[in-house]
Amino acid sequence: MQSNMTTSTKSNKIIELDIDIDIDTDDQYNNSSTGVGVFVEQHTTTTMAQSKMEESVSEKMVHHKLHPNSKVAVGDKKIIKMLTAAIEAIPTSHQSLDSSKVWISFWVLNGLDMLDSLDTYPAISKRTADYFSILQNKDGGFGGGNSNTSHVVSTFASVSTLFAVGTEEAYNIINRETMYRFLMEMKTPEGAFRTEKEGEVDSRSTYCAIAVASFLNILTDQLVENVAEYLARCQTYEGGFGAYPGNEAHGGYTFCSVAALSILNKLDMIDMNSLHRWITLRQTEEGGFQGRANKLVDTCYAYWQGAVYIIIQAYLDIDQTLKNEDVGGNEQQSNSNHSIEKQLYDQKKLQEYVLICCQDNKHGGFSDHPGRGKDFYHTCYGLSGVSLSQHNDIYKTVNDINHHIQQESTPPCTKQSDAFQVDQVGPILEPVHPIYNIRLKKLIKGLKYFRSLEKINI
Ligand SMILES: CC(C)=CCC/C(C)=C/CC/C(C)=C/COP(=O)(O)OP(=O)(O)O
Ligand SMILES: [Zn+2]
Repeated sequence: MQSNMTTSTKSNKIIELDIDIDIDTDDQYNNSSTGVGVFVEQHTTTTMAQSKMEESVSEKMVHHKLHPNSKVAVGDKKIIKMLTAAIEAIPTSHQSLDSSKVWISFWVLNGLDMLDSLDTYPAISKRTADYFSILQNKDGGFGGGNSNTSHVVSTFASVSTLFAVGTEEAYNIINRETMYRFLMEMKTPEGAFRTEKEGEVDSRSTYCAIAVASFLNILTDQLVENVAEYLARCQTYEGGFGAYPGNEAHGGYTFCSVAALSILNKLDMIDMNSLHRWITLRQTEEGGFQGRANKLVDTCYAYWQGAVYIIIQAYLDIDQTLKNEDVGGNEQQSNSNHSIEKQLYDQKKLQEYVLICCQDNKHGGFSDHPGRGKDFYHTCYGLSGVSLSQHNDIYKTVNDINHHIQQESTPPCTKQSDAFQVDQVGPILEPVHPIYNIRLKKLIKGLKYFRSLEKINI
């Protein structure tokens, strides 16, 4: 059948097609009732949002090029001021998050730690220990806020915060025996964990349970039984992982499965090639990462997706030392120090998206998209993602962590200074561990402390 479609509406682009094919003319396959031909490129809510995003990103980039001296480095004191202010008073914009106080604590304190500005804050260890000791319930888990019942995800945020503070005073408020019983009680026969009694079951609560047990050295055979099998079943045909088996692949949940499988040393159970392919497609033209196919780029995925790249790099042990190869195949030290072909993603572009497009230059902090209000969640994960992108050797810590715990040494991380020449000023952030999102120095100290304690009675 000869078909020549030139349908046009106000918001539709015209695409002319001259095609010679046999098509099924059954009415149910015929779009004529909408007045829109199947070959007409339609503007949908999704494509319009994407176009708007592209416009705002290019405006930010153009503005940055025209004003190269405008500050965009995270070294600016404003971000530290914005985070420290939250220790004393949570802004009204975050007041609805009453049952996520443990999360706000983590985002703020971990953010400050990445900026090397936590330990000097007056009485931070005692204040954190006092507050979190109120939140640990008799059943062993932590609630998200005052008088809240125990929740596995809040428990992960609490233990992470105590690790970020990194003192024995903070560690010692945790009751490991009741914690172990709480986690075992949340475990399901299929190898996952529920968020709370009668709560939902997914890879997020499963990662949180495994990470907490790994932090506290209570990762027993019983606790991990069938867990890797459950997490591996969350991998979809796309290559990423969903919240539970059969669910759509998404960056947050891909992080959860991949990070937990890495802790369990079971990454060989998944299809690594298809994961690698899926994650590679998640860096968008804007430089940041999207959470899933056809969705908008968002600052928080700088960590959720960024960490997955680093874990893959560690698994494949891809050496990212910045070297160039000359035509004869000999390795030479690079002058430019930015060798994209040695990176699994473009680490410079990722930093540009976060630092240039999503930073509040007036008051500090990051938003999810350009021009939107900043918040503590995106500030923390923006910093974590930028930190992962600034340290070339960070992937090695995934493989070498036990060695560093024995030595109590912080692994040396080569700085990728070129990738940070977004503003040519400002410090490189403290390196964080991709699996736990805790500054390396603090993670090693905490893991060593909990490994030095006696085994719990189970
Ligand atoms: C350890 C821990 C707590 C992990 C949680 C990881 C996780 C599930 C993160 C995703 C959070 C997020 C941005 C959801 C938005 O989904 P959306 O559908 O609104 O966003 P989209 O449009 O970007 O897909
Ligand atoms: Zn986000």
